[in-house]
Amino acid sequence: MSRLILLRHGQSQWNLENRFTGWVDVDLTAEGEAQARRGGELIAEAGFKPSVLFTSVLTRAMRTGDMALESAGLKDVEVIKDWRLNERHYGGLTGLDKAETAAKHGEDQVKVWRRSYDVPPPPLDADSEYSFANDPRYVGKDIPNTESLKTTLDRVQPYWDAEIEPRLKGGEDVMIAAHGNSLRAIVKLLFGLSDEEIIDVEIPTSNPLDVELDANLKPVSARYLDASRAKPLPQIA
Ligand SMILES: O=C(O)[C@H](O)COP(=O)(O)O
Repeated sequence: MSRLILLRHGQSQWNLENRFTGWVDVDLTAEGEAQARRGGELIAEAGFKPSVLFTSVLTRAMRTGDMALESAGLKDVEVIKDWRLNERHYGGLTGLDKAETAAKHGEDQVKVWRRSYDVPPPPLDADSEYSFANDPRYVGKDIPNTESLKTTLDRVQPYWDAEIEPRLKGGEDVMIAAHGNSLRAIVKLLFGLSDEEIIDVEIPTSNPLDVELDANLKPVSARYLDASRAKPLPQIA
C-alpha cells in the first residue's frame, strides 16, 4: 500500500485576476502562499512523509510544493521537476480575462474550452507575447501551442508511467504539486474515469488530496485534508 498526495498550487495572481493562465509563469499571491503553508500543516497532521515531490517547471507549483514541505517540517525530500506536469496549455486564450471571454464568446463556448475533454482552445499565435518557443525550459522539447484535457493527459501519462508509477509500486509515498488540469488528468487516470465523468471534477487550490493506493495502484480511499474546502471526489469502486 502506498500513499499519494496531490496538491494544486495555492492562489496565483492570475487566479485572483480571473485570467486564463496555462503555461504563463505567474507567481502565488500572499493568500496563495498562506494556502501552501496551511496545506503543509495538514500534511504534517495527517502524518504523511513522502520520499519524493514531483512538480512542474512553473513557479506557482514549485513554490507551493516547497512551502508545503517546509511548513510540514519535511526535510530531505527529493524534488523532481518536469514540464509534463505543467498546467494545460491554454493556447490563444492565454492571458485573457475569463469573464470578458465568456461575454464575448458566450458561457457555453467558454465551458467547452475549459471543461470539455477533447476540444482545445484555439492555438497560441507564434508571435504572441506569451510564446514559449524561446523559453529555455522548453528548448529542444516538442511543446504544444494549445491543449485539451485529453492532450494534457497524453503528455502526463508517459511521465506518470515512467517516473511516478515505479516509485509508488516500489512502496514509496509520493507528493505531486501541480495544477488544476494536470492533476485532473492524473485523477482521470487513477480513478479510471470516463471522458464524461472527468468534466465535473474540480480541484481546489492547495487542499491536499490524500489517496491510498493498493499494490496495483487502484485507489482504496481518497479525501481532501481540508474538509471545509473539499470538492466532490469520484466514487471508489
Ligand atoms: O490555467 C488556468 O487559468 C487555471 O489554472 C485553470 O483554469 P481552469 O479552471 O479554466 O481550468
